[in-house]
Amino acid sequence: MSRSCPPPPKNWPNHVQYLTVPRFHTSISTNALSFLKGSSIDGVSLPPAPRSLGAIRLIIDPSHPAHGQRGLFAAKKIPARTLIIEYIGEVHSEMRPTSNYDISLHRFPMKARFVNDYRGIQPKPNAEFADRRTTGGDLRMGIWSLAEGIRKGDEIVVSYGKAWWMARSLS
Ligand SMILES: C[S@@+](CC[C@H](N)C(=O)[O-])C[C@H]1O[C@@H](n2cnc3c(N)ncnc32)[C@H](O)[C@@H]1O
Repeated sequence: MSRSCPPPPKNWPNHVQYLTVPRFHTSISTNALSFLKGSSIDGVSLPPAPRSLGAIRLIIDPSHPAHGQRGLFAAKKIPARTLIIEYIGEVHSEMRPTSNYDISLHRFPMKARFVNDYRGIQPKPNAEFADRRTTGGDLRMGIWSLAEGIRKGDEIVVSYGKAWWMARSLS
């Protein structure tokens, strides 16, 4: 039986491949792969992220610092400490210093690709990156709401961290 891949969400850019499960690059060692993939015994019973909480929007407000790009917005009220979306992409362990989309998964350098940093947009972040093991045991990065939850229509913003911005201002 073949499982069909769901279509990309609205406003997904044509030039970016849409993945629903991580892809593992050849730079990942066998040890790292077995740690990342785990086993069903390691799994915790967390539900998968629903596709409906975040909506990708083109940012048309000229005063927004990421004007002309995309952002992720709350499609409905998001309760506190809720998994909003999984950061799915290519997991790799070689350096990719020019990528603006890499995050570190348990120190294995390695998407919710459209989540902007809060600076210049909101006074503080309303979401954060955090990893968890799925029921199948795989280690996955996700974006979770913080303690105050997120109102419908608000942009979902995290902190990339000072080091992320410093690295870019120096380059
Ligand atoms: C992970 S992407 C976020 C999604 C991006 N807006 C897009 O449409 O692909 C990171 C890039 O978004 C932009 N960005 C995110 N937060 C920003 C902010 N607070 N101020 C200015 N640009 C921001 C920067 O261009 C950064 O390199």
